[in-house]
Amino acid sequence: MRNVASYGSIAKVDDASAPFSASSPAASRWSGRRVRPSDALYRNAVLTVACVLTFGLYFCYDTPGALVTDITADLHLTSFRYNLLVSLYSWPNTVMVFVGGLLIDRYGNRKSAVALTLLVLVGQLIMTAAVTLRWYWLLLVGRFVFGIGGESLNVCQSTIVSRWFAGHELAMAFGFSLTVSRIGSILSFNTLPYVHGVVGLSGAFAVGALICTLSIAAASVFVCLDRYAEQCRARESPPSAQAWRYRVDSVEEEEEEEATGSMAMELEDGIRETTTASGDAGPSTATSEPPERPQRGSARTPPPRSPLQLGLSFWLCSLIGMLAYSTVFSFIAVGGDFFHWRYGASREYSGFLVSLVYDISMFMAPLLGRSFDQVGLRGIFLLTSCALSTLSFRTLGTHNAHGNPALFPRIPLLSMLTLGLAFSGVSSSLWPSMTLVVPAASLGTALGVAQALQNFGTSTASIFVGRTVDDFGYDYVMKVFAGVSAVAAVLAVWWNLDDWVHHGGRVNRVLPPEPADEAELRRQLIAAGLAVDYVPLYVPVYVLISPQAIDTVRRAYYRRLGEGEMGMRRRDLYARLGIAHPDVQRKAAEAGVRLPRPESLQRPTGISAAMTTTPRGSATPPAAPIVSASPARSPGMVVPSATRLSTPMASASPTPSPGSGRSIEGQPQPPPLPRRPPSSSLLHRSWKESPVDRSNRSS
Ligand SMILES: C[C@H](N)C(=O)N[C@@H](CCCCN)C(=O)O
Repeated sequence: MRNVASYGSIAKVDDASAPFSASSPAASRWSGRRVRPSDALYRNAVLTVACVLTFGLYFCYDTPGALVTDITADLHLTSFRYNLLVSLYSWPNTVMVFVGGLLIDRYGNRKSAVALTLLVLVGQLIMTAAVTLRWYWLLLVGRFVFGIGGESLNVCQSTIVSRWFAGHELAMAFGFSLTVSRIGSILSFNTLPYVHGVVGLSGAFAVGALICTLSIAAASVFVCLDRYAEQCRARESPPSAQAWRYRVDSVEEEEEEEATGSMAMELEDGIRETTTASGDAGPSTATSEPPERPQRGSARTPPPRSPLQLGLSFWLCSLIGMLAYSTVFSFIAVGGDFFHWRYGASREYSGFLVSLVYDISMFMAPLLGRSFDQVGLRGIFLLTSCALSTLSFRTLGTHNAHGNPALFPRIPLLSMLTLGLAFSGVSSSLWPSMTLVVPAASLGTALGVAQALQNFGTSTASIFVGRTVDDFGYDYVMKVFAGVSAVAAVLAVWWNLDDWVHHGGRVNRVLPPEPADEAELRRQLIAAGLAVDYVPLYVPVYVLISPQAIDTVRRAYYRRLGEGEMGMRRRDLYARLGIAHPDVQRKAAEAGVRLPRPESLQRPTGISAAMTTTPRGSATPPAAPIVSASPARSPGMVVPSATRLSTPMASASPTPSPGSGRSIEGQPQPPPLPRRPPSSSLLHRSWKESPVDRSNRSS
């Protein structure tokens, strides 16, 4: 079962003890109340720093593109050398980002965020030094280091976002992170040429390094926020209490349930929880990220999976991402040239058209993310986006007999608008979906694999474009891109079908309210006495031996004997009176055992002695011994399970008052009736006069 006890749930439990409700922020602010991780402000702060993590990365990632003419001129680079520099970001990451993902799963988000933002800065500083010294090889080294840090930082950002904003905010949070990344790219394209004009190439690279320090600052703030949230959770949830798990929709539900062997219980009001043996966080999360998914690292939580165990859904999703991203990214790299060649567009207009993809994505990502959170349909939208991408490339690559574009003639703007929408749809739906199809413990690994594939696809596509354009022209390339997008669309159909058939359509579902809401609901239940604060180990045992469960077993047993409710009530009556049932008397007679007198049967030892002296011990039907275990209610009475859970153990096994009867199994016995001679007892008299019992007696 997937467990996303996100910070929201921590804080909502916190609400229980907080003097001010979350709805009175002003009051709480001035009363010295602790800030809680579920506060909107807190979560917004986390989202902001998570988004800024990659801001410097994207600014620097697009620096070569923004300064292409200046770099090649100032450093005297050939086209090959320039392209080698650019692609050195992607090539190593066909492997390295996968390793990065593993390390993120191993060391957690906090350490990874700091280490990776530092690595990005180091790479950018090396490049700054390289352009200052005009050492091309050092530039390659810098880009290599920068790329290794950058792609893994992307993975780290995704895992942070998915862990903090699991549930119905997931896609929107992803959307915001994409928006900030796009702003980084757009800012790079729009400011660096001017910066270069003022401070030169070294200065332009140094500005990039400066912006990278922003990301390091963001990582440091994230560490503080994340650690504080962890402390809150630890304070509110002692290890045993962490055994509670909330089902938030997922993916990993079945798989993890199998793995943990956890016991699912369902409260009457529909809250679903599970309890597992509590345990300390394991090495993968104990020191770094318990707040996100505290039970991940519990003793029973499976370790991160190997990529081969991530499942078909993950691989389909990754392949779709690889195909969709590789066409768009490699098109962006040559788009300016293409528009100039095909449409005779000016350099500025070509640049504008190409940047539309990023511009649209910047605005659309959070909007699309919000709609995915509200209506689901991520899988359907990914499919639609791939189809739209196919249409865009097809229209860009189709021309009439005169060599002019046949569709959208002279209006590449329309094609670019649809491509921008398609790219927004792919990036906004792909990453949130990815987090839904893999177990959280393996998210870093999975995203690493997905990014590695994407880098492989983009690098390969770039080489393909470089080799094909000269021989076959751009139209051919556009047609190939349309074909690749169509393959992605077909895979998306398969992916949707697979998800629908095997996983109940999880990628298209609306995610349930975030765990915080469930936590709040649970808090209210606890306050109302309808649930317990945590599940001690005795609860499952108690559920099994609860009065209701015993009643159920008893009724089933009697039914097997062919007795109905009346027979059962009669046996209750015998038990209350402490008199052996006629069946018992008959069997005792058959076995030659003398039953004690009725008065002595009211003492526990009496019945026990009677039964244990029966030679056929086990063969003797436990009619009389199995007495009513639920004195306060009729056998058919149903007690809500939530109430059962909240009933202390002691109340189920009251200490018998002196003289009260007990079954041989030690089950609680109702308070004894007044110890009058049976003949003078009204109850006894009515029993004696009962036709049913009279016939029984006579038998
Ligand atoms: C450029 C990088 N390889 C990439 O894939 N970027 C994606 C977003 C990755 C997830 C961000 N946390 C993009 O859409 O730019």
